[in-house]
Amino acid sequence: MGLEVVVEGLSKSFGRQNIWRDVTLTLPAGEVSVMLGPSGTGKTVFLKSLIGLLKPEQGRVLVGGVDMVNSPERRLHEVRKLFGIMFQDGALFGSLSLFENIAFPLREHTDKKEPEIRRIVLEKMEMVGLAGAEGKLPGEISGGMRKRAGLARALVLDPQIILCDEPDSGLDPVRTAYLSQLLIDLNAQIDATILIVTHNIQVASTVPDNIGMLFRRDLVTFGPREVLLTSEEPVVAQFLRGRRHGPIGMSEEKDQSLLEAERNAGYHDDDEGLPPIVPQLEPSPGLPPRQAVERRRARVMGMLHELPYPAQQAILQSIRERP
Ligand SMILES: Nc1ncnc2c1ncn2[C@@H]1O[C@H](COP(=O)(O)OP(=O)(O)OP(=O)(O)O)[C@@H](O)[C@H]1O
Repeated sequence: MGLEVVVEGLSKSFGRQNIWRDVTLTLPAGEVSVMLGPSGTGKTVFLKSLIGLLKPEQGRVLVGGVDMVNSPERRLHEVRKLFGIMFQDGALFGSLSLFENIAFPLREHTDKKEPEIRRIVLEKMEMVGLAGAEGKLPGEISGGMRKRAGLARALVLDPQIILCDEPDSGLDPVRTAYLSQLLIDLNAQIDATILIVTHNIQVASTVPDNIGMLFRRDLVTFGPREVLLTSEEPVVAQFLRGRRHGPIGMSEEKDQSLLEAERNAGYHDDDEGLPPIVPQLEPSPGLPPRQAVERRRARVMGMLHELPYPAQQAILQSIRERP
């Protein structure tokens, strides 16, 4: 099973610009989590901080007992091998074939021989639906294929933690749905810890076990999907239900006068009631059930009594419908 990632009191600034402060959360081992947030709230900065590519000025990120913020580079280099990272644009080398791009980490980080490299690369390409495209150059394939190639490359070192930066950006809804299914299937197969950064509500509501949200320099919330999808916290409810009315405006934050005007005009969150919990994607037929589901549900049941009554009802209903 994948490793947990423990984030404690993390704060990051660039010069005088504070990006976020005092972020504390644990990505549970072997579960899929999503970090949401409007544009520019520092989601990518957060991902990079987890692997020690950016240095927050306060706090710790613990992976297998190693602090990714304060350890020497030599140590970080070792721990980074446990991560697979899917960058926003695939980050492929334009002059190398897909095969060579995907083989790259194996040639860099291992001394595996050519037949072994070939076996691994073809296996991962098959896994992401790219069998037969080994000889193509990145410029000859679609954006969706480049993303999947980026994912295959993230998988070749058998990572315990997979980080995906906006896997859906630039994809149409159908390709986004395929990629979402791919991530769930992957989790069912290898039980890795996965963190996806996105602002896609569809991905956030159907893929992860846990959802976090960055807004106004704070982690507003982080918790199991059932709890977030029934949350009445205004920012969370606005984002996850795609509402126009609420604290998030076109330029990220609405000013207080606009919020006040909306309130006076009678837009209240509770007007719309609590929607049923959107079902989570299940692994494709033939794959094992995801072990993460049971672990997460046990956590949710443990906190059920702390939640508002309508949320409790919606959660129990969703569990009854999908035992
Ligand atoms: N290396 C850097 N130096 C200075 N500022 C940076 C650096 N990297 C990011 N920033 C700033 O940090 C802020 C957050 O950027 P980030 O890319 O993490 O946002 P995001 O939430 O991922 O946005 P989006 O959803 O639009 O991709 C931005 O204002 C950005 O300009």
